[in-house]
Amino acid sequence: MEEKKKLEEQDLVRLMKEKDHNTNELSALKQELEIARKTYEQQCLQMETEAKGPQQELQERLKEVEKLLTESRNRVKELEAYSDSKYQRWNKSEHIYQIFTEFQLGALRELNFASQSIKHEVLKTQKSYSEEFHHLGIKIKALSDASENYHAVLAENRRMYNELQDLKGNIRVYCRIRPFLPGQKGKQSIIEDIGENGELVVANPSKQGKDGHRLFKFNKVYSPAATQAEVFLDTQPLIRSVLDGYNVCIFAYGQTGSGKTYTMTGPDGASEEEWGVNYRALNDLFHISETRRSLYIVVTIHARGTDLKTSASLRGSLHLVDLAGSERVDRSEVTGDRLKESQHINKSLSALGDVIFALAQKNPHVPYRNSKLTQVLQSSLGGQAKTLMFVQLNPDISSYSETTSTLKFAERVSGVELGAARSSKDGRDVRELMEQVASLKDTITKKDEEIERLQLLKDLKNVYQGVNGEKRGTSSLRYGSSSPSKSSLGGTPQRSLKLTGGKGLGIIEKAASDQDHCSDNSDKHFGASSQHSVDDLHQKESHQQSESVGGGIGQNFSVDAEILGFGEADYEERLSDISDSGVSMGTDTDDSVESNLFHEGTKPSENIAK
Ligand SMILES: Nc1ncnc2c1ncn2[C@@H]1O[C@H](COP(=O)(O)OP(=O)(O)OP(=O)(O)O)[C@@H](O)[C@H]1O
Repeated sequence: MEEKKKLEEQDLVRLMKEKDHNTNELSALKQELEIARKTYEQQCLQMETEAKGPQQELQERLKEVEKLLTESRNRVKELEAYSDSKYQRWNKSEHIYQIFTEFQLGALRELNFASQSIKHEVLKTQKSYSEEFHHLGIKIKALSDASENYHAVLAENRRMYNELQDLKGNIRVYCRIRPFLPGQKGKQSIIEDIGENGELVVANPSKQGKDGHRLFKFNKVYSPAATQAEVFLDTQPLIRSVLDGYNVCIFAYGQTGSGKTYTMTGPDGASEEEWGVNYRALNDLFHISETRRSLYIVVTIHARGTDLKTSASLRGSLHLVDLAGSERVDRSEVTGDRLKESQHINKSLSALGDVIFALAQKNPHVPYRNSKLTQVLQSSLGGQAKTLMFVQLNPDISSYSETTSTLKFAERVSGVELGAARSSKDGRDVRELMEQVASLKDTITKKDEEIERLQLLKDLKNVYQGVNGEKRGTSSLRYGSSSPSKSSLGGTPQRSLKLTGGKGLGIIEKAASDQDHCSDNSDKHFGASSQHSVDDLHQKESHQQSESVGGGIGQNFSVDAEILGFGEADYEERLSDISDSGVSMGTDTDDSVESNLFHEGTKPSENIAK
C-alpha cells in the first residue's frame, strides 16, 4: 500500500513536474505565439500599409477602365446607330437607283423609238428638200437671168443719165442757205421764197416794192432745213460718173461762215449723219464706213478702169474743193492780214470767173494759170468735165450785199455753157497709145525731176554761199518744165493708201496719178517755164486725198488716192522757200494735185487756217 502510495506520490510528483514542464512549455509556446501573433500583426500592418498604394492605383485604374468601358459602350451604340442609318440609306438609295435605272431604260427605249421615227422623218425631209432644191435651182436660174437684165437696165440708166448730163453740159449750181446759228434767234432773213425748181427770191431790206425783191434761178436751192443726206443725194450721181470716166469737180463758194466747210466736210466732230459731201463721196466710192476726220481743201480721186466687155479704158477724176470765204475787199473793216487774205481770195475767185467766161466764149486762151485754184481745177473745168458749184448763203440781213454779189456771180456761172461733158473712154488702141505716152511722160518727168533737184541744189548752194543770215527763200527757185511732182515737194509728208476691190470684179490695175489728161487746153496754156502766182488755197490746211477702189458693173476699177498734208514746220519751211520766187509750171498740169501745195508770196502769218 505504501508502496502504492509511494508510487502514486512519485507519479504525482512526476506528473507535477510534467505539469510544470508543460506549463512552462505552454507559457513558452504562448510567448512564442504572442511573438508570432505580434509579428504577424506587424506583417499584416506592414502588408496593409504596403497594399494601400496599389489598391488606390487599382481603384483608379478600375475607375478608368469602367469609364473606358462606358465610353466604348456608348461608341458601340453610336456605331450601331450610324450603321443602322447607313444601312437604311443604302436601302433607300438602292431603291431609288432601281427606280432610276428602270426609268432610264424606259427613256432609252423611247429614245430608240424616237430616233427611229426621226431617221424616218429625215429621210422623208431629205427627199422633199432635194425636190425643193431642184425647184429652187430652176427659180435661181430665172432670177439670175432677171438680174442680168436688171444690170443691163441699170447700165443703160447710167448711160442715159450721163447722156442727159452731157446734153445739159453747163456748170451745175446748187444753192444752199445755212440756218441761223444758235444764238442768232430772232434775226431777220433776206430769203423770201424758195421755189420747187431752183427759184430763189431774195429781199432787199433797203428797198420797197418791185425793186425790193430779186429772183435768181439755179439747178437746185436747198432751204436751211435741208439735211446733208438730201444734199448728197442730188450730188451722188455726179460723183458716181467718175467711175464712168468723167472728170468731176465739186466746189463750194460763198462768204466766210456761210457753210462751205459744213457742206463739203461737215461740222467739227460730225456724226455720220452730219458728214459732208467729201466723206459721203469717199464712203460711196470705197464702201468705207469710217473716214479720218481731217480738214481738206482739195480731195482728189483719180479713177482708172477697164470695161470688161469692150476693153475700153476709163479714166476719171473727182475734185472736191472747199474754197476760202469770199469776203469783199472793199468792206471798210477789212485791213491788214485780213485784207491780204481777201485779196488772195478775190484774185482766185475772179480768176475762176475769167476761166469760166473764157470757156463760155470758146476763147482759144483759157487763163487757167492765173490762179492756183484754176490750175487745180483745170482738168475739171474744161469742156470734158462736169462741174458742180455749191453756192452757200448766210441768210442774215447784215450779209445782204455779200449774199447778192455771191448770187450774181453764181447766176453768171450757172448760165455758162461748157459744152458737152465727155467720158475718157478710149478704144484698146488708143489706150495702148495713151499708155505709151504716159510712160514716155513718166520718163520725161523723171528726167525733169533730176534737173530740178540739180537746179535746187545749185540754188541752195548759192544761197548758203551768199550773205550770212539772209533769208533762205530769197533765191529764185525755178522749177523745170514738167509738172510739179512729188519729189519737188521735198520733205512733204506723203501717205499713199491703196485699196483694191471693186464691186466683186477682180483685179485692179495700178493707177498713175499723172495720167489724167483731162483738158485740151492744158497743153496750150501751160507754157514751159512760164511763171504764175498762187492764191488762196494756202488759207486752209492743205491736204489731198485719193483712195483706191470703185468700179461699176462690168468694170475693173482702180481708184488712186494720195493724202498729202503739211504740218506746221513743213508749211513754214516751204513758204519761206517759195516766197518771192517764181514757180514754173510744166505742161502736164492736168492731174497734179501736188500743185495746190505751192504757195507764193505768202508768209505763214498770213495763213488764216481754218
Ligand atoms: N446747213 C447747216 N446746218 C447747220 N449748221 C450749219 C450749216 N451750214 C453751216 N453751219 C454752221 O455755220 C458755221 C459756219 O460754217 P462753215 O465753217 O462751214 O462756213 P465756211 O463758209 O466754211 O466759212 P469759212 O469761209 O470761214 O471757212 C459753222 O458753225 C457750221 O457748223
